[in-house]
Amino acid sequence: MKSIVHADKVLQGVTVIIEDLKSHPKCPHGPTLLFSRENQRKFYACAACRDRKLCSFFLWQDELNKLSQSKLEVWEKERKKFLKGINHKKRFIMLNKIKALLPNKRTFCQTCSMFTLEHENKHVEHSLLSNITDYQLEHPSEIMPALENAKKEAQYLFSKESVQFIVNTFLELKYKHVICIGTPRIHEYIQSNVKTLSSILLDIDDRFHNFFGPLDFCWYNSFNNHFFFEEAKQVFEDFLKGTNNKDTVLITDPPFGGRIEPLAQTFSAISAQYGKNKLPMFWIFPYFMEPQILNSFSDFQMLDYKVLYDNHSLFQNGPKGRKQGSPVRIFTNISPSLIKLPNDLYKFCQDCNKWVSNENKHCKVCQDCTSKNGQTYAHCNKCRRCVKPNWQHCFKCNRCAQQDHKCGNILFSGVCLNCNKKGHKKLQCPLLNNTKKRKSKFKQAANKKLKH
Ligand SMILES: C[S@@+](CC[C@H](N)C(=O)[O-])C[C@H]1O[C@@H](n2cnc3c(N)ncnc32)[C@H](O)[C@@H]1O
Ligand SMILES: [Zn+2]
Ligand SMILES: [Zn+2]
Ligand SMILES: [Zn+2]
Ligand SMILES: [Zn+2]
Ligand SMILES: [Zn+2]
Ligand SMILES: [Zn+2]
Repeated sequence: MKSIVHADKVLQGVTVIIEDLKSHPKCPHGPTLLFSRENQRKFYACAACRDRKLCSFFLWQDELNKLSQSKLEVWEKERKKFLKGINHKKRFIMLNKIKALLPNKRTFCQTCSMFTLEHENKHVEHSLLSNITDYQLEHPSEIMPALENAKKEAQYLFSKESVQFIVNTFLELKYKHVICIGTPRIHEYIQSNVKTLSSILLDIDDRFHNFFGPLDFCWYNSFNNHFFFEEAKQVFEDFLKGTNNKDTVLITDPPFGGRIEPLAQTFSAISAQYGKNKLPMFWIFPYFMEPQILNSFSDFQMLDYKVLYDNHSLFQNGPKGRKQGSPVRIFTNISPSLIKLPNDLYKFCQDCNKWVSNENKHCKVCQDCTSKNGQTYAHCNKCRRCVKPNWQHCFKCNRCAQQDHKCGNILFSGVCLNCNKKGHKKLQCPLLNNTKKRKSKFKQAANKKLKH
């Protein structure tokens, strides 16, 4: 069984510094990100690959100005090599040739990640996919093997049920344009089934060049808002212009091991590029990342809807998945009251004015449907909040905890959402001045008021 990567476990102690990336050196995946580890020199590393084996770029920040011309040239060559061999227009012409053939004459080489014509014999020893139906041509994510590397693409694909739920929600909300960032299944579904929606896919998986034309797919890195080709950048700009700053939604399902702050920087930049009107966003992520998401986007709220996947057993409901169902949720900046959830597994809570899971119980004290993880939480008067059902109040620790916990050992294990250091929460952060802390407390209170 695959494990769920808790991003803060992987990244503990390393902070990403959010700033303009223009001055940053570039690896083949675009501008690098600047990281700092406690008491150490800052360094630049790849924005897309969370493993040096996948992209070896590394540079101490204080060595940036000392770089030799030859080193710069080596990197430039690497970048060019990375883009070589991909010509989107040519791939599109090939796609159209393939479409014109009968399914039994269509072949896709998985080794080279491209379509082939019969007379090409350089692929004889390669892994070939043949007999490709029209449906499969329009749904490449169903025929290409998913790239499951948790340190890069982490390609986990929505179940049909979840795709339909999401797209139907967009239709009910009367959207007309959909920006799909790392959500190929949403894009495929819209392109082949929903004539009233236009969509564009931005994804780092270059295999999509074979299946979508230059106006429908941009090869893209969401962690640094980088378009691998200038033409694609222009295509996206035109797509945004074409929306007239109206009726558009952004949907993204980034790798769960990735950093939230640079993604948030990217989505804010796209939102600003979109125009004055707010850009509705749907960000798919596990429920336990809620604090981190809210730290970047304080106006986001988490929906109870459990997002289901085809190729991840933990992200499924029913016998194969966890008892509480998938831990993956939708975070959005539009009001949850507008989003109706399927009434077999969800119900409407009058007090909260939103749809919640059947097992979620409204707590009169907290004035909220308090479950996060899909279990029914119980209120603890001493902690003054609802807690997981299997927790008990421990008088030694002065808080609720699992029955078998070691007293005194339940330190706050996460990182501060302000400075990213371990051992304290944002509200206790020594780097946050008091006005800010007060403001953030005020915001929490205001948010609570707004909800009821
Ligand atoms: C968790 S999967 C989401 C797929 C989605 N559930 C679907 O079914 O459409 C992550 C997606 O983001 C893409 N991706 C991964 N890293 C990316 C990056 N740095 N920039 C843009 N896309 C990325 C992957 O190729 C993959 O399509
Ligand atoms: Zn890289
Ligand atoms: Zn081949
Ligand atoms: Zn409620
Ligand atoms: Zn409660
Ligand atoms: Zn308690
Ligand atoms: Zn205890």
